[in-house]
Amino acid sequence: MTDKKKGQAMANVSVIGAGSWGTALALLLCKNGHDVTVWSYKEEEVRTLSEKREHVSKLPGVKIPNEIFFTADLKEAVEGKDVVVLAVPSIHVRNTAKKMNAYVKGGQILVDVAKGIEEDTLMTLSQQIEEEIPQADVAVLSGPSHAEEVGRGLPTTVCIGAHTETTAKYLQQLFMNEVFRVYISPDILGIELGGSLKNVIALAAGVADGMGYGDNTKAALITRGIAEISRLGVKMGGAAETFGGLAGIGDLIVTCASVHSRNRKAGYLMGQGRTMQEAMDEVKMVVEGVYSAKAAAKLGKKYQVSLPIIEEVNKVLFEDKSPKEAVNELMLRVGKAEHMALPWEE
Ligand SMILES: NC(=O)c1ccc[n+]([C@@H]2O[C@H](COP(=O)([O-])OP(=O)(O)OC[C@H]3O[C@@H](n4cnc5c(N)ncnc54)[C@H](O)[C@@H]3O)[C@@H](O)[C@H]2O)c1
Ligand SMILES: O=P(O)(O)OC[C@H](O)CO
Repeated sequence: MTDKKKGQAMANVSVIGAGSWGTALALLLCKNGHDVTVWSYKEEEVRTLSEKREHVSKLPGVKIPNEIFFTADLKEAVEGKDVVVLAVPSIHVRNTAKKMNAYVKGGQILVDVAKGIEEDTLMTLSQQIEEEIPQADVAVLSGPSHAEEVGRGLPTTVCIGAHTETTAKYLQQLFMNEVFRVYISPDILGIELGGSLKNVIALAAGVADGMGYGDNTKAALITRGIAEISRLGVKMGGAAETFGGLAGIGDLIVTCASVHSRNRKAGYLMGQGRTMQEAMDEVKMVVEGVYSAKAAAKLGKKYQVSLPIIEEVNKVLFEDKSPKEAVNELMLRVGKAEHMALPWEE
């Protein structure tokens, strides 16, 4: 922390990853008066962003202020920063963290904003970062927040999870402003599970849209989707309240409904007949649900939790099952009670 402006603590912050989310958060942090560096693994991305001062393909029309500094040097981006935000796609988080380790001092705050679960280990992203950089103080930021809207300064709310209240409150004031409201929570695991699992359900919502199904279908997928996410999340140790909050139902709603959602769009294209690979190529940005789907199904088996929508998404993605057949399968399962805990009054 170096200076004070409008009563807010100023910080040296880096964002690791120059995709749409990393760029939108860099803009937000710069607007809050912080000193912001953005790292990309690609020299070419650094050069283009530094010169054009606009992310033409991902956040068109949003000007990047000259104060934001771009670099491909990880040491320069990490060493001595008050806070480092990790915004690379989930499959690159472990490797990027491994490379960062040498430059992270004990207690340095790292905030993961990516959403995913590692397929082989079934670890969340903060767990992977903690394994690679045990000396760091790792937090997470998640919730209904599309980069396209945050980049334009549209009102948005998110939740930050941290190990201590001190870190949570510090990060809350770092990110928060009049269009970006931040809630805090100790439930890091619940926040990460909500953020990762909703992407798998959003693929199903997109498929339904692509097949021409209606609002009833969407509402069913959102409602039964959060039932699956909460059942698994609570069994794994997440708090039920988290799944009813911004990082749970909030993020599920926006991802299933928004025109900006990469997961919904990929699902839509599959519902229109494209293969998974064709859909991912057409979206051009990371479709995290595809990477988390197998892990989600494996977690269901490990924790003996029934996840029918997630299982059908896996069959459509990886076993060539037709979306129509998957919907039939879901609709024609044996009839069930909605609340298993409620007894009948005979
Ligand atoms: N875009 C959003 O609205 C949004 C919002 C919330 C969370 N997220 C999450 O943030 C993460 C990033 O999403 P995004 O939309 O910015 O993705 P994106 O596809 O826009 O970003 C890709 C960026 O990641 C970096 N990258 C690519 N390959 C890499 C590698 N091998 N090593 C290191 N860095 C590499 C590059 O800077 C690239 O520009 C995802 O987990 C996503 O779920 C995205
Ligand atoms: O565009 P999506 O589907 O990757 O979703 C982005 C964010 O997770 C929305 O909060």
